[in-house]
Amino acid sequence: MELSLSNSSSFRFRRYDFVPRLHSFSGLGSFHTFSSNKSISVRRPLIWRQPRLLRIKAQTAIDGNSSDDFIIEDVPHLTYFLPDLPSYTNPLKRSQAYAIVKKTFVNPEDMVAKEIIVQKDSPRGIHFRRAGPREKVFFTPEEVRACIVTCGGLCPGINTVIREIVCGLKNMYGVDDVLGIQGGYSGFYSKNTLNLTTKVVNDIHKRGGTFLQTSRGGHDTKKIVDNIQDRGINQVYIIGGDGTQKGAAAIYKEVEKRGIKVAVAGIPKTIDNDIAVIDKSFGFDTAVEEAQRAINAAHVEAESVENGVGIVKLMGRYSGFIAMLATLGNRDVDCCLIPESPFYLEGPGGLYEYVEQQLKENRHVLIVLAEGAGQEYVAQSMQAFQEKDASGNRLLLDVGLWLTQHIKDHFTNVRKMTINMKYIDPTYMIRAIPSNASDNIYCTLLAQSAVHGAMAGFTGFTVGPVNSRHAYIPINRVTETTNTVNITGRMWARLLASTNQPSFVHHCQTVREKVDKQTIDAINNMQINSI
Ligand SMILES: Nc1ncnc2c1ncn2[C@@H]1O[C@H](COP(=O)(O)OP(=O)(O)O)[C@@H](O)[C@H]1O
Ligand SMILES: O=P(O)(O)OC[C@H]1O[C@](O)(COP(=O)(O)O)[C@@H](O)[C@@H]1O
Ligand SMILES: [Mg+2]
Repeated sequence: MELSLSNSSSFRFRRYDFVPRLHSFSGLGSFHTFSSNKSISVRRPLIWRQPRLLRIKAQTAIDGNSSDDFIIEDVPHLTYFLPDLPSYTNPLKRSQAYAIVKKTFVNPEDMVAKEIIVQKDSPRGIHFRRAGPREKVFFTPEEVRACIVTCGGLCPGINTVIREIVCGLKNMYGVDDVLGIQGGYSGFYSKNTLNLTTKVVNDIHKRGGTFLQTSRGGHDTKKIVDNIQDRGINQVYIIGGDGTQKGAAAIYKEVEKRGIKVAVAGIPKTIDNDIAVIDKSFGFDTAVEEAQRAINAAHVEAESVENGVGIVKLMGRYSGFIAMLATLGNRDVDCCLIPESPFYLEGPGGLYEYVEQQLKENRHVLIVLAEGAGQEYVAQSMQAFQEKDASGNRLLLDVGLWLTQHIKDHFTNVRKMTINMKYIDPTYMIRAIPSNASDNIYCTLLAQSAVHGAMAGFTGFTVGPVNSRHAYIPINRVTETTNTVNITGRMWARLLASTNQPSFVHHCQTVREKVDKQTIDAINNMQINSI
């Protein structure tokens, strides 16, 4: 195999020891693999941190195709700024658990493709480094002093991740020294740490919430990294959502600037499922399942009375995934409202008309809405939407109460109908439960992948499944956009087809234009770009 390597940046170049294989289709349905005698140029980008792109362009002439693109969005490694770090044989080689495993270590060539739906002539596209144990590690068990911190809102499964990091470090790598940072980022400098042993964390996965406590706000990068240094911590496991991962990226940058041997690993946590790139966040399935209880209760209440209107408000600031999937997983919901899909109340094709029609046909109606839906209307009527939480997240107004009131007013005063309103907000009841079995498995994989990555010397990474395979993803990659429901995609169409609700598409633009321009501008300024 011939590799011609060229370094286009002034950074120290670290040659990768993987050899990309070139694939090509030829003829009808036949598939060939090429792995030799192609000239491949590897170029280091000028700024490799944001995110670091290692582009491998394979010049080849296969069946008339002159070139092919294989892009790796790679994660940093401690040796980029500490080139003389010694490496050691991975202790998993002697592990009982892996004794009869044929391939204990991930092949360094293994990459996870970002897109799996491709066409014959598509470029090979973006890839991430596959997660898992490596042949060489850059820490001895005795030298590791790890810490774990949890930040942001709750989500089922946080305790399982904490437990499995502690058990993974101990049982796979013989690491004894793990500290729990209490109360989120500020806990680095405002609270005492906990010693986390396998015994201490043994039962915590059975409880909801976070054993370490959490908080919003209080991120002070310099103080946090000072504290990491003072305590002699060299592996930092950070569990949290988009805000937390931004904080983790800042910590990694500071660590790199100081040139200290600290592996920074992010584990994405978000009940809203709004983190980009990864397939799904942990606790999400548990949340969708638990939401069924609230939806079923609202349905029972609504169908047990004359003209019953059941409304259930679920989580989802900017992303309506829980509402969408909880609706799809339940056949009683008549209408689902999410932040990504604007709706309107009055006139033909509006929500009032649909509710009336359902009441006439079925004598009850059931609506599920995400907390971020219709915020522009609520803000307009309540005039108080600029409030933020300690992390800078906009505090949402209660769209559930707003909708309840408007539907009541409309039917009582305008339509002169008596309706029976049943409103349920199960938010904190859903967030606070322990994770179900499948989320526990997912949390275990995440934790173990994070441990393998840190031990192998990777840093500044977030771990997560991409097309069902766990990968190491540059932290910036998961914070630059937010995962939102694609309302022009087929999943949302499936929901519309399932509930048969109005799509609100035609009129919403006109109605939106009527809403105070200032209000819209302010909201748009705060809204995150949808991918
Ligand atoms: N841009 C940022 N840079 C550094 N830290 C941040 C940033 N955004 C949020 N954080 C910190 O991350 C933590 C959690 O953020 P928050 O938005 O509350 O929850 P989540 O991580 O679940 O989105 C908070 O301590 C907050 O100070
Ligand atoms: O009341 P809190 O604890 O601030 O949390 C409310 C928010 O937390 C969430 O459940 C999760 O948000 P994060 O991912 O930012 O933690 C949102 O759905 C909700 O808006
Ligand atoms: Mg968040």
